[in-house]
Amino acid sequence: MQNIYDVTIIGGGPAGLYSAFYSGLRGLKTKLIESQQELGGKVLLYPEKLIWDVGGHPPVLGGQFVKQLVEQAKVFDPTILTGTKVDFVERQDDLFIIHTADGSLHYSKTILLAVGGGIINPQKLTLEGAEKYEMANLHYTVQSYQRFVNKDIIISGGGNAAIDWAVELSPLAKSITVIYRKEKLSAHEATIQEAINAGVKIECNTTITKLISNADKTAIQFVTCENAITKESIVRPIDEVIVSHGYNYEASLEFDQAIAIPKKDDYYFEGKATGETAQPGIFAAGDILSFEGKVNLLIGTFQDAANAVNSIKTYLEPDAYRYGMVSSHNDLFKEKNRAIIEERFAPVEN
Ligand SMILES: Cc1cc2nc3c(=O)[nH]c(=O)nc-3n(C[C@H](O)[C@H](O)[C@H](O)COP(=O)(O)OP(=O)(O)OC[C@H]3O[C@@H](n4cnc5c(N)ncnc54)[C@H](O)[C@@H]3O)c2cc1C
Repeated sequence: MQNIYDVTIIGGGPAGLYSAFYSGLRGLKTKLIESQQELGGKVLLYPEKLIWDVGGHPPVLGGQFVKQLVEQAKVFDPTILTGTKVDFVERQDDLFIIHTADGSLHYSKTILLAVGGGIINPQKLTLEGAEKYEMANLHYTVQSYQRFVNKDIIISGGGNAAIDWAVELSPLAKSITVIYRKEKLSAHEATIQEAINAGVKIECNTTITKLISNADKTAIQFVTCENAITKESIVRPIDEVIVSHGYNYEASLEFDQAIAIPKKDDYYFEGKATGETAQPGIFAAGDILSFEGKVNLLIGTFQDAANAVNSIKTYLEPDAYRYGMVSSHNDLFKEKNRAIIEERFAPVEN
């Protein structure tokens, strides 16, 4: 007999992780499948960034936030598979069959798509030989602030991520120069002002045209930057180069012909704020779900997840209550509350 789940969540970013928690809360037999080895989705790209905009949560580092999300996702013991990419989904009567890249089949009554923008990879510098510096001082994400202390840094890029990094690193770095190929930065104006106030130098219409290595050819020592308007070329000594040119998304998940879900912008699925898509039994949450007024932020992923799981619950059990009971009277919480309270008020041994 196949092991059939009530819901299979595809994607283990914030939307998928919170969906796993919430569907446990709603008593659904849950499986989560994530293609990367690590859970956390895009937040893994900014482990040292302070996240300020999660309601009621003090500023928290991305890495710490992921740990908390994963811990919460596991509260009701869902089955979690990592390093497992979903390639294809087909429908057979009332059942979905999920094909993963390792050749396994998974069976589920419903699907919750939480695949974000797909499998995400940073857009790389196209300069010849650039890849050999990736193990040294060419970075596509900022994994550890420590590395940038007292360094001369060039950041290539003009979007929110580039300027956020400039602001975050400015108290630690010796100098930061942001170069951007267009006339005007595309980041949020308040963050640009913050960067300027912090002493970040900004040069628009400028691109990196050459990376020049140190004597033993292990790291970049100079970069050549060219201004497209003045045609001036400057060779700068640098310690670290951060490239923030956006991301490529691999939209690798496919459906059989019987499953049609309208898309927006070629990739994002059109659906409702309730998490429903045009395909009965397939729901969506987080960045992948598009509806009027949608903003792609962490807080939105949680609301989407709760809505989608509640829709799944009532899809499977039409008489079920519309939303989950989160008060401490819920039997699922009673025992866990007791354990937490006992630990908090345990007598301190001298
Ligand atoms: C640099 C940066 C900084 C940001 N800062 C903030 C901030 O300060 N505040 C804020 O609110 N938001 C911020 N965001 C946005 C926030 O990170 C996203 O809105 C959020 O991560 C979306 O979560 P998600 O779960 O929908 O998608 P994702 O985080 O993209 O997760 C999707 C997951 O699905 C997996 N997946 C995709 N396809 C498959 C497949 N076929 N099979 C199995 N798994 C698959 C992916 O590997 C990924 O782990 C930032 C984003 C970036 C890039």
